[in-house]
Amino acid sequence: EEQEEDVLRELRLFLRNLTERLMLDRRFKAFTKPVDIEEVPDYLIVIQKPMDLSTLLSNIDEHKYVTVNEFMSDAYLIWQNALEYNPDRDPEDRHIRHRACALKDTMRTIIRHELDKDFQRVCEEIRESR
Ligand SMILES: COC(=O)[C@H](Cc1ccco1)c1ccncc1
Repeated sequence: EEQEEDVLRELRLFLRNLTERLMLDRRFKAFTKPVDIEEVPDYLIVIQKPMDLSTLLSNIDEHKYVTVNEFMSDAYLIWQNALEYNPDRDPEDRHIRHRACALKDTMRTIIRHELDKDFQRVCEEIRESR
């Protein structure tokens, strides 16, 4: 009903604000757009489900997420894919992995500090009712 749509609208506002703040952080520049397949032709062979911050933003606007956990499942792909595709000891791989971990930790900290637990529970109830 209308009250449920008000809750989901507020969730989308929170997730958009979170995602846009991450896109502004220079550490996370490599995660803002899909990996360029022309530049990295084997990327889709190694990585089954690519994900990036601009795609998260599109998904939010397409009402893909009813709960924070659904959003975090896609957001974690950014971190997991970076670790999987860049596993070596060389500095470039270590750099992107460190930034991927910082992205994950920053996202989790913002959610823990800024999203009300009762609000999250209401979103879960809406998901279970559909
Ligand atoms: C999320 O971004 C990536 O996984 C690419 C993979 C990549 C390899 C070569 C070009 O791009 C990346 C970008 C910048 N620095 C390291 C790796």
